[in-house]
Amino acid sequence: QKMSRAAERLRLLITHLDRPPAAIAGASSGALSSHSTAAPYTFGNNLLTPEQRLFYEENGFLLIKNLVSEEDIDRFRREFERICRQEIKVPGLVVMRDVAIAKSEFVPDQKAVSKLQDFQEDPELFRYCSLPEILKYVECFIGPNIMAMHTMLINKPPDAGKKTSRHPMHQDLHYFPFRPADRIVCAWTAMEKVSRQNGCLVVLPGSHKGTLQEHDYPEWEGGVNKMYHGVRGYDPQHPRVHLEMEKGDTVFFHPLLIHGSGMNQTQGFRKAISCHYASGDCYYIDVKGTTQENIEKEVKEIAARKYAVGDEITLKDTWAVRGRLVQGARISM
Ligand SMILES: CCCC(=O)SCCNC(=O)CCNC(=O)[C@H](O)C(C)(C)COP(=O)(O)OP(=O)(O)OC[C@H]1O[C@@H](n2cnc3c(N)ncnc32)[C@H](O)[C@@H]1OP(=O)(O)O
Ligand SMILES: Nc1ncnc2c1ncn2[C@@H]1O[C@H](COP(=O)(O)OP(=O)(O)OP(=O)(O)O)[C@@H](O)[C@H]1O
Ligand SMILES: O=C(O)CCC(=O)C(=O)O
Ligand SMILES: [Fe+2]
Ligand SMILES: [Mg+2]
Repeated sequence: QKMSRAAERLRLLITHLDRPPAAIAGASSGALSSHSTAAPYTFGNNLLTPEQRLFYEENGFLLIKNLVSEEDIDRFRREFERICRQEIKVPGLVVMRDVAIAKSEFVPDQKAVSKLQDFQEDPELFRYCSLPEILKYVECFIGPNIMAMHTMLINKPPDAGKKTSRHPMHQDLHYFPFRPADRIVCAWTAMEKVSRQNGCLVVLPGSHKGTLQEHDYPEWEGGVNKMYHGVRGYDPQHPRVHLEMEKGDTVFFHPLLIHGSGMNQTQGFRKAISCHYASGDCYYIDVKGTTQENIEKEVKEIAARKYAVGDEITLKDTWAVRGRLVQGARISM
């Protein structure tokens, strides 16, 4: 007899996801069996060295040098340039401008683009999400069933003088209505040298061990980009690490890791490409009554304006339509 979808999901929750790590560690087979109480954030499959595994467990991120080839990155860059020149139209793609120039005249050039979001329908850019060298690491963090949920190409502009090129400190889980957090990971690849000068990523090591915090727009004089929420009450005294990276270097990080990026003090557009992956056996949650209600409201307002849809569209729907299976099985996502 065929189980209903809801029943099937419940079965998965019971057998895999909601069991305490100890129970999972004791399981005899299955994707989660190599997961242990001692190392709840990673799977042991002989790719990560014990040192790398411990580093991710302790810090919530892992930097792999020289992972993506120069040739692939140059291809992503050329595709990005074609999009900027409006030579191709990609369904669902969001082209974002920095708030400092949001109301100025449009020019078909990278100057007018601070970020692309949702490039899952662009086969060339989406190749990034399926690169075997990326997926083999992703599997170490979330297991063999892999969904590409959120895609971005960030083109951080030279700061226009108001510090709007900064990205406030945040936890990516704030944006995601799916769980568990430990079965989500971001891959972020530098498309050129990124340094403190051009606004590299800044992370708070170990912050992935905390809980999801309240997020709001930071009170910044020069303005903040749409939906760039920051953790409320960010403590600038907390020890931070600047991730300076070379072209092709890739950092994998946990969705609770507090991170942001500094202002771009150079004249170049600092480029990075990223994908957030979630396990195919993650499940959606209702964010009503949680700290994520404020972001849900903004997403719904934008969707209503852009696609003329009403309240029948849930936050879950907006993610379910963007997610793409890249390895294994799409079980409950
Ligand atoms: C792990 C996940 C991490 C994250 O996702 S971080 C957050 C990422 N940000 C987002 O997802 C925002 C995505 N952006 C968008 O949806 C669009 O770019 C956005 C902001 C709706 C604007 O798009 P469009 O409607 O196509 O643009 P438009 O030129 O017609 O402008 C419409 C109104 O929006 C304003 N706007 C445009 N870009 C902005 C910006 N960067 N920050 C703040 N406001 C911005 C623009 O001024 C205009 O305002 P008004 O209606 O004329 O008052
Ligand atoms: N009030 C705030 N709330 C959230 N995030 C913040 C806040 N103030 C700064 N940040 C973030 O902290 C990180 C560090 O930024 P900041 O510009 O202070 O230093 P930096 O560029 O890393 O280093 P420096 O300018 O000292 O070379 C960035 O991600 C920035 O967006
Ligand atoms: O500046 C960056 O590239 C980081 C952006 C980021 O953290 C995000 O969009 O969630
Ligand atoms: Fe982020
Ligand atoms: Mg700075």
